[in-house]
Amino acid sequence: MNTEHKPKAVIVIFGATGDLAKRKLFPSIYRLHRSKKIDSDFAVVGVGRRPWTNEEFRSNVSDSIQSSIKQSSELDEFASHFYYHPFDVTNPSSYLELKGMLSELDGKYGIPGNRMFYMAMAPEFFGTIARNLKSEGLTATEGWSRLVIEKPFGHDLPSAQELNDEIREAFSEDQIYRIDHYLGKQMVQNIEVIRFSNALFESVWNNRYISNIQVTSSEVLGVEDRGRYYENSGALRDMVQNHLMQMVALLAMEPPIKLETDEIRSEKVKVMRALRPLTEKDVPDYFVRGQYGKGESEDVSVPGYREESNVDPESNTETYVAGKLMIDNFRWAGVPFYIRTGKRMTAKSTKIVVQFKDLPMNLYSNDVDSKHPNLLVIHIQPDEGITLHLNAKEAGGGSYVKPIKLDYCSNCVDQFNTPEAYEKLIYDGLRGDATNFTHWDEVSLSWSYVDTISKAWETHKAEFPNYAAGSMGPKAADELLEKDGFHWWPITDMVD
Ligand SMILES: NC(=O)C1=CN([C@@H]2O[C@H](COP(=O)(O)OP(=O)(O)OC[C@H]3O[C@@H](n4cnc5c(N)ncnc54)[C@H](OP(=O)(O)O)[C@@H]3O)[C@@H](O)[C@H]2O)C=CC1
Ligand SMILES: O=C1O[C@H](COP(=O)(O)O)[C@@H](O)[C@H](O)[C@H]1O
Repeated sequence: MNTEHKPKAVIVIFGATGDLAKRKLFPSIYRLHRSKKIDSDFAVVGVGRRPWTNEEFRSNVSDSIQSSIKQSSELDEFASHFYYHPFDVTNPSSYLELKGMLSELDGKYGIPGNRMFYMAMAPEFFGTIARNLKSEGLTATEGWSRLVIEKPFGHDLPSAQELNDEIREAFSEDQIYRIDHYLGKQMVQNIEVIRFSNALFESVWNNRYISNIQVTSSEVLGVEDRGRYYENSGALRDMVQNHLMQMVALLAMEPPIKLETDEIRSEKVKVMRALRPLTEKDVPDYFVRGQYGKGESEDVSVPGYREESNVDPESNTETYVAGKLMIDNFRWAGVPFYIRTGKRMTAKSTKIVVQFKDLPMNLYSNDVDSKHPNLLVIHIQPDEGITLHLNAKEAGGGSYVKPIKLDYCSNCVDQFNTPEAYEKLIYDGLRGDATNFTHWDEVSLSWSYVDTISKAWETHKAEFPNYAAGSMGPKAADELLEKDGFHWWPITDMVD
């Protein structure tokens, strides 16, 4: 992989007056600037329809990062690299003006025509923008041009395919960086390192030693002000098709022959191809959906999903999904990968629990505490680290066994230097490292898997609401594991 050390580019943000730009993109660019990971000569051009001036745009940028800067001169210097260009992206004639502006900025900062076009807008605009960038010559420079695309990448396989065809008319696959922000998370990136740099784990990472793997991504927040988007998405499209399936792929893939983008992607694709296909009839045996009703969240009474704004009072949209994925290959035959995600659950937590099989014979079977299986827990967020659950002899006489934990907390050691997911991904995009972005093959396979589930759910109305806000989801999700002889490991206070 030939990546730049200290990239130098103009970043064009389409949707620069929006929420994502302010909450995630500006602070990430600031952190890259402060840590000198990008060249000090850089420029950011913001596009939106609002008739802002450069000064108004810069003041919005400053607001987004103010809390992390002590000196106003530093803030002013950083914000001075930001320029605003108001136009409606559906208007082709405005792209020529943008082109002129980018050339000027290349000259002013000595940038060799490198451009990152970041689509922080609704997906219906992605194809139009890509086409206009190409037809108006904004990508024809001496340097590189890359297109960063936010989720959702389509609504199902046909719409994702259509979108992909549109952007592929203007950009080649290796110029397209599809964001899945979970791939930018420190501990998601650590999955590969934990697996492939520890003989202890890789030698037992298969169906002979692992009984099941559980991936949980729970949220305390409800749908907030995103009802309009979420009604057409639901937890399956919003979280499972992308973040959860990506984590499963990283957990299940074979070691790549090299740590190179194409090699890693190709191993992830093989996992997705090995997923046991479901028919609509199979769906109830493998997947459970839920929708929150009113309840108590962190000691406050909160409304049910159907009472949220921009949500149909009869909504059939799921805010919770639990599922069992089977990977029918030599390594994983017979090992269920359980996943669950939901809004308005008990805690904000993303965790992976790898449960190892019991020993063939238990010498300590008279001991009530001795039945604890070995677990490897990968804490993705909010805590970052790993815990290994083992059994050891209790101090004192006798041979009593007690469960013990070996803990490594990554963000306790380096709390302030852990890069935020978007910071990491923007940096990778600027360096030309596409490893932590999703290839079209992964996107299409995950849509094809998920589409069967959504079709089954669209044709049968669910009995919603079926879990109270502030709980861990519907009872049926527990039964999904119980029928296989397992249970969900709690996401807080696992074993003391
Ligand atoms: N917000 C978040 O946390 C996350 C967002 N995303 C994705 O990021 C994208 C953006 O989300 P978000 O920032 O929340 O959305 P917002 O609604 O906050 O922002 C939309 C942006 O698009 C601009 N815009 C809309 N129509 C036009 C147009 N015709 N021409 C030019 N500009 C236009 C708006 O500018 P103006 O109003 O000035 O016209 C605004 O800057 C979406 O794809 C979303 O799914 C993904 C993950 C998380
Ligand atoms: O992509 C999304 O992710 C967030 C959860 O992200 P996290 O980093 O806070 O775990 C989720 O709230 C949102 O609905 C979804 O679109």
